[in-house]
Parts: sequence; C-alpha cells; structure tokens
Amino acid sequence: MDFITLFFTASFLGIGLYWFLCVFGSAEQKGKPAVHLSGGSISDEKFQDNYNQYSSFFCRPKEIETADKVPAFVDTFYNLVTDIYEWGWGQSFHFSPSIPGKSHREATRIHEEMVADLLGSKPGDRVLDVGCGVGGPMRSIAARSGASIVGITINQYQVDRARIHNKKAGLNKLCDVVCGDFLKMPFENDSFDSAYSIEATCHAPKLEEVYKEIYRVLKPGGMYVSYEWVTTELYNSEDVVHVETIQGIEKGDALPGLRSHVDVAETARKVGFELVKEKDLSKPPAKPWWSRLKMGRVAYWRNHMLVRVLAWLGIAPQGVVDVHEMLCETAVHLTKGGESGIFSPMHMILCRKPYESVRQFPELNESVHTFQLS
Ligand SMILES: C=C(CC[C@@H](C)[C@H]1CC[C@H]2C3=CC[C@H]4[C@H](C)[C@@H](O)CC[C@]4(C)[C@H]3CC[C@]12C)C(C)C
Ligand SMILES: C[S@@+](CC[C@H](N)C(=O)[O-])C[C@H]1O[C@@H](n2cnc3c(N)ncnc32)[C@H](O)[C@@H]1O
Repeated sequence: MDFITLFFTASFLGIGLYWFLCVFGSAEQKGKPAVHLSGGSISDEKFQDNYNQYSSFFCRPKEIETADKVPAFVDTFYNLVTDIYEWGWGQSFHFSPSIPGKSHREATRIHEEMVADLLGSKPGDRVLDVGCGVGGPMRSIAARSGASIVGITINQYQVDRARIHNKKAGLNKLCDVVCGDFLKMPFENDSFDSAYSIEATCHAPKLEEVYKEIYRVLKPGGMYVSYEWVTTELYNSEDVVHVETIQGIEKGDALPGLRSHVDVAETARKVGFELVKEKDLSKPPAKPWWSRLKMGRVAYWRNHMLVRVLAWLGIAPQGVVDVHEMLCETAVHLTKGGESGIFSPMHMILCRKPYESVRQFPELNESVHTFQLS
C-alpha cells in the first residue's frame, strides 16, 4: 500500500469512527439519539406545515394580539423542538450558571436542587412544577427532598416522555405529570404545599394570569420559587441591536414578548404574594450561563449535517432542518443577550402566599419588604 492510499484509508476510517461515535449517538450525555428525532405528537407529514404556522405566528411577538392562541402555538413549538432539545441538551430544558470543575449536568442539577432548598421541601409535601417539560427538574427535586411533585405541561408528548423518564429513574411514585394549561389549572384551590416554575412562565401572554393561578392552588403559607426570563436594567429599547437580539430570542423560543426584570416582583405582589427574596442568578460572581451554547461552529455544523442527512433519508421529518436552523439562530441571539447582559433567563423570586389572604386588598402588599440579596 503506498503512502497516499494509506493516508486516505486512515482518514476515511478516522472520519467514519468520529461520525459514528459523536454524531449517531446523542449530542448530549444521557440525551436522545438523533435517529429517534420526531415531531412529538404531530405526524411527520404535518411537521413542515406546523413549523410554517409557528414561524408566521411568532414572527412579531410583541404584536401578538390573539393572546388566547398563544398556548396552542406553544404546544406546537414543543412538538417541533422537544426531541431536538433532549438530543442536544438533555432532560432539563433550562440554563444554569457554569460551575468551574463541574459538568453541565452537575451544574444543571445544582441549579434545580436550589429550588428544593429555597422551598424547604420535605417528604410528604405536595409540590407543583409549573411548565415541567420532560421532567428533568422534577426528578432532581424529588430525589433531593423526598417530596411528591406534580408537573403540568401544555404538551402531551412531553407528558409521555416525562412519564417514561420518571419510571426509568425509579421516581414514578414521587413524580407525576398532567397535560394542561397553566393559565387554567385542573387543580383545587389551596391544594399544594409549594410550587415552582423554571424558565416556563415566560410563555404566558400575561404573567399576572399564571401567577394568579399559582396563588390560587397554593395553600396559605405555601412558598413559590420562579426562575424568570427577563430583560435586565442594561436593556435599552432605543438601541437597535438590543431590540434585534430580544426579538430573536422571542421568535426562536415561542415567547409572546419578554418582560422587564421589574415586572416580576411587581406582578407577584399584585396577585397577593409576599416577596421573600429576589435575585438575578446570572449576575457575577455566577459564571456565564451562555458558555454552554458556545459549543463551537464544528459542533453546530455537525448537528446540522446530521439533521439534514436524517431528513433526507426520511428518518427524521421533513422540516426538521428548518427547525434546527431556527434553533441555531436562537442560540446566537441568546448568547448575544447573555454576553451583553441585557437578558437573563434566571431572575429568581421566592414568594409566600400569606396565611391571611390579602388578594382583595393588593395595596396592603405594598408594605411588604423585598430583600435584594447580594
Ligand atoms: C427555556 C427555554 C429553552 C431554553 C433552552 C433549553 C433552549 C434554548 C435554545 C435551545 C437550543 C439551541 C441550539 C440547539 C442546537 C442548534 C442543536 O444542534 C442542539 C440543541 C440546541 C443546543 C438547543 C437546546 C435547547 C436550548 C438551549 C425557552 C423555550 C423558553
Ligand atoms: C422551556 S420549558 C421548561 C421545562 C422545565 N421547567 C425544565 O426546566 O426542564 C417550558 C415549559 O413550559 C410549558 N408551558 C408553556 N406554556 C404553557 C401553558 N400555557 N400551560 C402549561 N405548560 C406550559 C411547556 O410545555 C414546557 O414544558
């Protein structure tokens, strides 16, 4: 064998091995293999149509007038992206600050366990997960605290995935999931000891509506923690680049308009909560949450090629290439939002439903103290 033949054979084998190990497996440890990418609850034939409808609905998020249609389009969005998220990110659909020396999975778990600690969850508690995805956070929180968690998501496919994962993790006795709208939850008044939402209530057209529902189902004295997507004090609505970045985030993440950081605590108080703590968890000394998105051009290109090949072979639905392209663009906007500091996906509030309900007299809540943690 001459040198050239040897060189090409070795290169071919090397590339083939790389392709097999890195591409055909899951992009994320414990993620879903790419060969199982599907359109969630929608059939492969309807995937492209659903994507087209989604992208024309969310093309100008701030101008969405038909707020009542938002949950249905959010459901469509999660049919389109749930498998890609699981494949490329894992079972927790949120960000977390990076922690030097710890893997993404560990950093994610630590960010989730903080919720259990803030709520003071313990065995016997009934805790609500508002917008639970495929249940990554609920499994960490149940394992950490021993509490029973009930999750709600608008997307039936996520319910099915979450139940499979709960069973596999041996946590199906503690974790359950229902399909429903968090703006009209199928739960009794005063029926949960505590509640949390991780990067989910940003999908509500009006934050007040979802907070009211959470307040309703919590028992008096019940605690609520939320990690909210917000624009920060650095956002300037007159700056074209800022506006473009935020609109890019809204379009690629099914958001009917991002809110400002000041709206969060104000809305919580308005519906009757006492504010116990408020802190933007993305601020230094926390390390960048967006560094995980900077996986490099090669990784994005590799994922994109794989998605193309799978769609071409008819293994993944037609249209998945468009959805993947949309996510690549979204990742750029999210990174810009993080780097410039104009956007945070983890503005945290911890609230309590008072023992004596003061919802009828919201002005009484103005006197409640807010602690801004350093
Ligand atoms: C809270 C929400 C979701 C936050 C994140 C979990 C997701 C936001 C953007 C997603 C991704 C972007 C790029 C994808 C990449 C092109 C692909 O090859 C692999 C998956 C991605 C990394 C994907 C993973 C999930 C996100 C980071 C919103 C919706 C409110
Ligand atoms: C970005 S995911 C976060 C999921 C989960 N909290 C996590 O961190 O893995 C947002 C979740 O909110 C849910 N959601 C959005 N709008 C909803 C609505 N109106 N009713 C119920 N769930 C909703 C989505 O279905 C999805 O599960």
